[in-house]
Amino acid sequence: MYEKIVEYLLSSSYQIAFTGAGMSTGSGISDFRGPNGLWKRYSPEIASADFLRKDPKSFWEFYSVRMRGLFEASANPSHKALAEMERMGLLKWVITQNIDGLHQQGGSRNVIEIHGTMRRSYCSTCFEPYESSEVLKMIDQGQNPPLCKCGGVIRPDVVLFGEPVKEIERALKIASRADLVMAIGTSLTVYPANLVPRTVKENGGRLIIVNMEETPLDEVADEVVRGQVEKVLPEIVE
Ligand SMILES: CC(C)NC(=O)[C@H](Cc1c[nH]c2ccccc12)NC(=O)[C@H](CCCC/N=C(/NCCC(=O)O)S[C@H]1O[C@H](COP(=O)(O)OP(=O)(O)OC[C@H]2O[C@@H](n3cnc4c(N)ncnc43)[C@H](O)[C@@H]2O)[C@@H](O)[C@H]1O)NC(=O)OCc1ccccc1
Ligand SMILES: [Zn+2]
Repeated sequence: MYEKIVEYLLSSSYQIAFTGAGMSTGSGISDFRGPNGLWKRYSPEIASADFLRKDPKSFWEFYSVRMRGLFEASANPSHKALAEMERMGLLKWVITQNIDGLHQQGGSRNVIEIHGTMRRSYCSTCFEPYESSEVLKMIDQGQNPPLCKCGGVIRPDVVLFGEPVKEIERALKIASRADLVMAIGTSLTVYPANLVPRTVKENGGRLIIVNMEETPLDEVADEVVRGQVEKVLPEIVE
């Protein structure tokens, strides 16, 4: 079925994966812009630094629901397939936009969380670190917004809209070394993260897209697969 992709993987020397929320819908976590995406129900503005400053209570009402869902979720066959590719030496890095930590739970070791992680939080005033599971307990006890001992508002360790993407230099350095990138379960609409697959392609590398819906890079891709990642990726590994 996916001979071409297997051939590309085997004939490449520095393969990376660039992943998005479509990886985790199979684990019961909503994506953003898909048919049942979060942005169909909420305005993306809620995931911005401005909104956290203006209305931390509503911000946490949105994030605490997602955080609980994330703690109940587990890695699906698509996460495990990428971990298997890494073990086979056919995948050097996973650069993910996801904040759910499911790649690591699926067994991947070389993971860059370009938009941060929901599993850690910190004080927006003194940067004191907090485990998100502790923060959820504070909210359960009625403390919303959750406050640090210094009185500062605690926030999840994720990159919000309007905030700089700390890991972008490191991710683009790796992309400039790669000769193959698989863009998986992402609409490729968020900047500057979406420079990662572009950089590999502009350096003469190959681009493989596995996504249910169209993306802005389909026309420059070497291979496009319209299918469910939790079905397609295990078949590629077989
Ligand atoms: C929306 C976009 C237009 N906006 C941006 O890109 C903005 C910049 C910008 C503003 N206005 C603009 C106008 C034009 C262009 C750009 C901009 N970017 C920023 O603000 C960035 C920060 C962006 C990071 C925001 N944080 C996230 N997440 C963490 C939080 C959280 O998650 O709550 S982004 C968020 O979107 C990312 C991308 O979404 P996808 O993962 O691709 O998910 P999506 O739903 O879109 O697609 C999923 C696809 O999977 C498919 N699918 C679903 N299930 C399956 C399945 N089972 N199988 C196969 N496919 C499947 C679906 O069909 C769908 O196509 C997510 O990963 C997630 O991380 N920061 C910055 O620019 O800072 C500057 C700066 C510099 C210096 C100093 C100060 C400031
Ligand atoms: Zn503090």
